[in-house]
Amino acid sequence: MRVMKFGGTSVGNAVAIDRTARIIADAYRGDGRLVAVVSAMSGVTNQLIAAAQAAAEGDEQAAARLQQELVERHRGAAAELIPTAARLEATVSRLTELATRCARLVESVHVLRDLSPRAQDWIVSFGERMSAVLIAAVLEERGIPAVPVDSDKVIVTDDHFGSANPLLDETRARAEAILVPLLEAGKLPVVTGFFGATPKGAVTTLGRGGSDFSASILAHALDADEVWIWTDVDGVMTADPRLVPSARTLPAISFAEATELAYFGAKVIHPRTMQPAAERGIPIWIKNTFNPEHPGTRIGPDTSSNGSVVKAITAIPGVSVITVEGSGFLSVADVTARVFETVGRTGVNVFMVFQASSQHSLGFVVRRTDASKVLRALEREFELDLLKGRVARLWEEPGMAIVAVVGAGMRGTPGVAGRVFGTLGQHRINIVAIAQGSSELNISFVIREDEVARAVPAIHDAFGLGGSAGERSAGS
Ligand SMILES: Nc1ncnc2c1ncn2[C@@H]1O[C@H](COP(=O)(O)OP(=O)(O)O)[C@@H](O)[C@H]1O
Ligand SMILES: N[C@@H](CC(=O)OP(=O)(O)O)C(=O)O
Repeated sequence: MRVMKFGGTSVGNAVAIDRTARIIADAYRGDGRLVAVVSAMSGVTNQLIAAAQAAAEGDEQAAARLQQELVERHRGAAAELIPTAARLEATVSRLTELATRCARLVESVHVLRDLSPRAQDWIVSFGERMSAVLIAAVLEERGIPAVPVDSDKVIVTDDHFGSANPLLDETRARAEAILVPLLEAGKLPVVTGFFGATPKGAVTTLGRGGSDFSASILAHALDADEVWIWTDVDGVMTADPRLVPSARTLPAISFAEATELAYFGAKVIHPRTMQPAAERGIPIWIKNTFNPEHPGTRIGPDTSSNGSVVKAITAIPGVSVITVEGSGFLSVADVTARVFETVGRTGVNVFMVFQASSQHSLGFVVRRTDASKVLRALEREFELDLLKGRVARLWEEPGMAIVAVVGAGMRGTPGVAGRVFGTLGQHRINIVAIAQGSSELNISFVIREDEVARAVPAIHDAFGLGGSAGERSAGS
């Protein structure tokens, strides 16, 4: 049994959906036991968030505009792919009903002038609900008994809206009750990616890019043999091919390497995807919808050598460095504990921590969009210390990026760090900070965001990771 997930680019327009439907149909005809997981058409999730935010800020037209745009985009693809008039009519009517329900929620956000994380999760789930209805109808048109399934009925999570954690035992029970009977009846479930619901039924999302995670949660629940993530590149590559055109596809990497790469910016897979799959030893394949003959990347318990300890270079742009500068009166241990307790209470994710050699300042990296929340919380926590001069300064440097050099067994291999930092020096790229105690799997550091486009290709070259034209990704 396989779970196959198709990302936003694989369902982004009629041409992409046509390819996706062919891949699903072939896999279904070959094996029969298959669950498809689909993301929203590319750009739709952003559109839903933007409309909800505009409504909260008082835009009266946001809901109506959104309704119209959602219907037009999905109806356009349906009209190209569903020639049978009755099926097209029924599909458009279901799509319109979903868009109308979504617009009503956006209207209520406008009335309340408030967009809670809970409301936002419910609203954004409609992108996936609409694409699942559309893709199931296209498959039915091609003779496949596909059934759209809303994942809030199957994936059970806690109530951490915006980045919920799955409750795997509860999800397994739901999958057995809902998906297994469909599979046994020879049907093909087309499950919405990205969201689940609390045990009480409140819709929760699994974080941006979370449909990969949905696929792996369902694979865990169904004891699947494999997860296939279909996207728009040939696999996990030595760098983002948009930044480094000579990047090569890695044939095999370990769960741990994939997690590290994803955590440090390789958007091709969501960092939490590996955990449920690894728990059950289920391999994950990354495949290209637009070049399905390419073998792709296998993510499994083991790694494979590419002749270098360095596997890939990744980057996370759009981060800020926050620095807390002491005057020496406060002990480092005290400041460190209070800083991280305070940041922990905000719920913001800290990517990296470092300390100046003077030991009087402590720095860490967060997303730029989270920085002001963190700064406000720290200013409250250290108000008295700032007044008394025990803490000298607290500040944010925006416009930064984290770059990570990833590969198993980097620690203990002499010369890797030297080559990374030497390369940056040769290119006159200033290093703002280096992570404290880099892990076995990566060396990470902070540079200015506008230097990423020079730094990543330079390090990629320095480790000889680029391929010849023939070896490069055909799909990128
Ligand atoms: N190391 C990497 N290997 C492959 N792709 C990467 C890497 N880093 C970043 N990417 C980007 O990830 C993109 C695929 O992710 P995404 O756009 O979220 O796809 P999908 O819509 O299928 O979920 C690729 O187009 C590529 O630009
Ligand atoms: N649609 C959601 C979930 C997702 O995983 O999308 P994609 O597969 O296109 O990255 C998002 O944009 O976050």
